[in-house]
Amino acid sequence: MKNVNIGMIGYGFMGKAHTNGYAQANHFFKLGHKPVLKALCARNAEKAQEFADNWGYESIETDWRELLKRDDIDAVDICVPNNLHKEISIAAAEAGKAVLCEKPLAIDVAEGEAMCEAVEKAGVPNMVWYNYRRVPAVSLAKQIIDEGRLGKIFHYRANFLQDWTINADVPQGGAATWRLDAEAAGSGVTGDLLAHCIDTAIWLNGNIKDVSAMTETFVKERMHAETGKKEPVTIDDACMFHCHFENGSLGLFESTRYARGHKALNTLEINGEHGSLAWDLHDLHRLQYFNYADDGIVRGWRDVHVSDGDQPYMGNWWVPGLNIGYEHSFIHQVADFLKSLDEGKPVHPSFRDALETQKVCDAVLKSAKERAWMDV
Ligand SMILES: NC(=O)C1=CN([C@@H]2O[C@H](COP(=O)(O)OP(=O)(O)OC[C@H]3O[C@@H](n4cnc5c(N)ncnc54)[C@H](OP(=O)(O)O)[C@@H]3O)[C@@H](O)[C@H]2O)C=CC1
Ligand SMILES: O=C1CO[C@H](CO)[C@@H](O)[C@@H]1O
Repeated sequence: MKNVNIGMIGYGFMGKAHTNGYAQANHFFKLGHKPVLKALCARNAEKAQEFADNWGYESIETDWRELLKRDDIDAVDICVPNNLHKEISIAAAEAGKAVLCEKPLAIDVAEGEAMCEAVEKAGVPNMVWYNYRRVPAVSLAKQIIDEGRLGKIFHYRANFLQDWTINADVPQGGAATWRLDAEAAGSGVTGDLLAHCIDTAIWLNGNIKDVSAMTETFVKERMHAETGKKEPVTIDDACMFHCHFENGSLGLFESTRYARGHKALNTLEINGEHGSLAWDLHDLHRLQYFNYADDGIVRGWRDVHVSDGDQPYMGNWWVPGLNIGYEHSFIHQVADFLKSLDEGKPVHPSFRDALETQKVCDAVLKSAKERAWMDV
């Protein structure tokens, strides 16, 4: 068994989800590499130490540059706001570390290209945490599509709907609400939510050729958490786009933080000549499948409960019929990263894969701004 010493940057939502992945992966998957929780880095030493103590990190750092100087760190995991992804990733690659970066890859394509060049020049393992690929029902959708069971694809549609910013008193900027600040986040729902849908869409249905988009910012001014002053809001609160895929199918995507009642309604549907598939994060262990080849008298949507050992990842978990959840997508991604080290192969999505999603996000935002179709 070979150790992989992890230097985690950030103790927030994703710091926790990934650390849980490192803690669990080797308990459930047979692997030749094992993560070691070597160091946790964040600016607030007290909170960093508390997190390190709770999860078992051996040490803390309060400056990521110091973390990168350490010889005892093999892989750097970047779980910080989006505007820090580029600088840390490039410095980590130059320091010879494996780089595991949260989504979206970067603020824009120019940053993403520089990041791809850095990891490729350094020849270091690299991965972006588009975790929804590793929900077993979504992986099963990939398998069904790749086996050709849907035939020629005509339509792909996806949503990611939330409702947490409807209140105009929600501030922008600062530790809790950096997602509303364009400087820290790059964009609003496009980079934060639609990026997931786009990554999954490209994985399942191939590259997107061109897009036509509209965005809206419903609350025009919000107090900035750091300055205490009302400032214009420059992120997109909602985004809708349609597109052509390279395989000739049509795509329709919608995301918003203003869909009252929806917390994380991440859905996808794909319609082909021979069948269709549909999935919904709120019911993540189910895959809906319609197969036109079924005998006419019983033909209809099948509700496949993805929990059987024959289905992706599920042989590593409990017995058929027992569900796993959101956190397992991160455990699976850690397991796949470790397996890639065992086999000496790249893991996906790589930085280069995530750059394709970044290109779509940039084209979507440009299309909305210019009110015109945009090539990706
Ligand atoms: N794959 C997925 O489904 C998800 C992905 N994400 C992505 O993960 C990333 C992080 O999001 P999330 O975990 O929600 O963010 P949080 O706001 O929960 O946590 C951010 C962390 O970053 C640390 N941090 C901020 N600035 C620095 C700095 N300069 N140096 C070191 N640490 C810093 C903060 O600690 P401190 O203030 O002490 O420095 C904090 O621990 C984002 O890119 C986001 O898009 C988020 C949620 C889900
Ligand atoms: O998947 C996700 C769920 O929502 C979060 C925001 O609330 C996103 O940042 C994240 O990527």
